[in-house]
Amino acid sequence: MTEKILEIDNLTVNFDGFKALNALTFSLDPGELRVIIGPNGAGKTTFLDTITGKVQPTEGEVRFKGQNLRNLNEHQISRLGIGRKFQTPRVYLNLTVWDNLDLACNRRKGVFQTLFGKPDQGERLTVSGILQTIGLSAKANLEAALLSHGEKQRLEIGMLVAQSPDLLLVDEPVAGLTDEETENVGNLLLTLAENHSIIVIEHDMEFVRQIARTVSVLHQGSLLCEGTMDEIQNNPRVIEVYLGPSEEED
Ligand SMILES: Nc1ncnc2c1ncn2[C@@H]1O[C@H](COP(=O)(O)OP(=O)(O)OP(=O)(O)O)[C@@H](O)[C@H]1O
Repeated sequence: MTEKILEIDNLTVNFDGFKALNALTFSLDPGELRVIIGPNGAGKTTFLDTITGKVQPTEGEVRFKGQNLRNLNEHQISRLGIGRKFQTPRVYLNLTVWDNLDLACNRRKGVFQTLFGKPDQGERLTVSGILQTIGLSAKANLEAALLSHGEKQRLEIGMLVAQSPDLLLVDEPVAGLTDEETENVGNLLLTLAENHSIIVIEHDMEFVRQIARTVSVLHQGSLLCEGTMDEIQNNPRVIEVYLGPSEEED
């Protein structure tokens, strides 16, 4: 039996009497790409916040590679190998694409050394490799401020990958993107899924269809069901709580 990379048991988060997560159970295999959907307020962001240590569970536990994350802070959890991409890109706008990635590759080196120090061959290869993966090699020397929104999203995903996490948590990566940019980000996530475990939260159902193998549906802080996109879309409970009642055709 494969050891799960992430195991969540009976997770409850209580905000002043309101259960944002309610006895949630969830697990992820190493190398799996999982998409989580659910209506507004279902608890998706709180779910990620609990994994990264931003929110402490009221009950239950989160285990990453077998280790219980209770009482670890965000920094300690990130160092264990969990990286998070927030909805809005958080890149350094005044730095070039290359320097953003270089900085991410060398977090401990500091900004001054990254910008003015001499990069060694190994670092160059890493940055070049990531540039290629995220499709921004031609824009390496451009200031990040000049990138499109979709390119900034890809750059930030690259910056996350530069820190070599085992598990990537990606929150609504295609909100506000054009169709073409959405497809680019989808292809990037599929490429990264070849050697990372990834959880993506997303509302855009076309995008979910593009990337999803298994989809988990959250509702009122609990797991409503899991399955392929087709199974989810035909599940009467999902239709009722999330997709809305289907219109009868004549
Ligand atoms: N710090 C907090 N204090 C009180 N209630 C909170 C807090 N954070 C979230 N909530 C509530 O918990 C519920 C779940 O919120 P959460 O943001 O996790 O949902 P979501 O599924 O990510 O929603 P959306 O799709 O709208 O982003 C919501 O009703 C929200 O108002």
